[in-house]
Amino acid sequence: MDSQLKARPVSPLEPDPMAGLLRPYGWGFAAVVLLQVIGGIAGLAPLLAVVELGRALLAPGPVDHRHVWTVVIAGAAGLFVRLLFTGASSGAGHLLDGHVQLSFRRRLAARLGRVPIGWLSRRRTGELANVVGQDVSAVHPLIAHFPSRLVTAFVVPLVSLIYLFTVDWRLTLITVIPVALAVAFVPLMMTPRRLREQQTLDEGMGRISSAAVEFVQGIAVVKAFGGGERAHRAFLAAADGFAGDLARWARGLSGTAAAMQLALSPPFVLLAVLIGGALLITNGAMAAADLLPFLLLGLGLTAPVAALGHGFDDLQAARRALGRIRDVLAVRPLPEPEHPAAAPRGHRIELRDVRFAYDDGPEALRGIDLVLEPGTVTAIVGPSGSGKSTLVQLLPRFFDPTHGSITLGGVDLRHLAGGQLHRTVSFVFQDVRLLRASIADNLALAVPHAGLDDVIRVARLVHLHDRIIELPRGYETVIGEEVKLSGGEAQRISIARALLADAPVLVLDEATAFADPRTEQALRAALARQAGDRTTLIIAHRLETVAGADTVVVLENGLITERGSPAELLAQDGKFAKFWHSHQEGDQPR
Ligand SMILES: Nc1ncnc2c1ncn2[C@@H]1O[C@H](COP(=O)(O)OP(=O)(O)OP(=O)(O)O)[C@@H](O)[C@H]1O
Repeated sequence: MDSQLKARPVSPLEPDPMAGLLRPYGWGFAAVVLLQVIGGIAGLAPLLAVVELGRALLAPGPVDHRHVWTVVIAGAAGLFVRLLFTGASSGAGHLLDGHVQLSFRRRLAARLGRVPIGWLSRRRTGELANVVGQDVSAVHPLIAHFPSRLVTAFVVPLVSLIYLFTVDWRLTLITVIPVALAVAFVPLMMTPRRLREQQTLDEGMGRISSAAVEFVQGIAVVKAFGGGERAHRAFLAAADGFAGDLARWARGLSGTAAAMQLALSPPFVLLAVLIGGALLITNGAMAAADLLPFLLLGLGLTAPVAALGHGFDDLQAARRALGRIRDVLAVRPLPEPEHPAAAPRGHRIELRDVRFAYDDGPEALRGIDLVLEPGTVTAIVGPSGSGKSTLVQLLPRFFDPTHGSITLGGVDLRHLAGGQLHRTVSFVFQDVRLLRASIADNLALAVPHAGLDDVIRVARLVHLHDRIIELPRGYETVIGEEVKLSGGEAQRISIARALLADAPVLVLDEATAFADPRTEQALRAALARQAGDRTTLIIAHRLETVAGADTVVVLENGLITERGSPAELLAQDGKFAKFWHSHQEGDQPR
């Protein structure tokens, strides 16, 4: 299983996926932050009003009523502005969030619609569903809540600090001592060693998830073969490893974290303010009433450092999610021709020096030259891993060759419009996917306008008609909801689908298609019907199929080592002859 989409920590050294993906929404985000900043600063007005009231009322001499009321009204107005702007910011943030999520999902859907089918079929459905669902949702805290956190954490303390400076710069310096202490601890939490521990922890969590998924997925097999303990082992090892990593991480951080918490705690801040204030007041360097703003606003100054911790988790989660979204968006789509070539002339297929490698792996096909003539059946035989499935999957363009070309009726597959290719090539491969739709719709997937007569005709060919009409809603029965089909039945549906498509090129894997005798019978009947003009490529596992083929190709280690009619190859007494004799002795398919 490809691990590209597995949960993986975003290394601090990687380019930040957040910047790239969110750049187009920068202005919107800036507007949300600006509204929040105005609201946050206005929100200080009530506090400052209380301070000002305290000073006005405590000052010696008569109370200036006008001044007092002005202060009260200013405080109330500030509160109103704060409500208005933070409300607007929150509303705009949520709108922007909805817009970003919708656009991410649209981009993902568009990209998933264009990635190679082979890339999709190698992935668990859940894996991609998580990217489109949960990972996109993970931007919500970032867009909808981060601005308010940012303002509470940085803008409000900054404005408070400026105000306090105007009141008494000496006590201001004393008030920021706890914050300075806490900030001094931050680098200790971000040393390369701590970051490595954090990364190990993330990786450990990834290992636990994978081990748990593997364990749950394989549970039936494990139970049947009594290997429960062995299967647990990977999960237990991952969990034990994680517990060790967690302890190391916690040990490394606990001292610093505790010291930081102490420095930021309200009693410590108040203590600093009170000691500093008492010294200044008793020395006659500051009026007693001036202590009030420090007591009220001083506690808020610690918010930025505390917020560093709080917002960090959400931020990290969003970064990881955006990293996975970026990975999907970065999958190279199969190029669609801008100006599709003219329709192919006939359906002769020609492979010229075709090479193919999965990702960065070794070449699975190492130079295949092969011509498939219309009206002929070509059978591929070869040991496991020789590249048979890879070869046949190139015809419906699950992937493009990494080198060389495949032409259909003289036109390179890459120059054909997708629809044209799929009308021409139909296939029956291992991974039978049925839709949660009616049986008729499933059968007519490639030919949506097919009449019921045609649907019934192919269902009869694969011996499914009787089974279908026994169902309460017959051909309208929804697969997966009203009826659960057996594996063999599902395969017969996929064969019937290919038959109904009646494409001039048929590519199939016999091992899968012949899962049960009825399916085998159905397929043989179908193959027999193709005596006409159809081009057929089949991964053959049975002597009967091989004997009936016009051409047999022996594939070994990504290369064609023998080719010819069955009789010619038998006469050569090479690999094919060995395959033939071993099957004759066993008389059983693999
Ligand atoms: N999705 C994949 N990702 C990476 N490598 C792959 C993938 N599928 C196949 N391979 C590799 O490509 C080579 C050819 O595999 P392929 O499945 O085409 O052989 P095969 O002849 O069809 O085997 P079998 O008869 O067992 O199905 C093998 O080395 C295999 O490990």
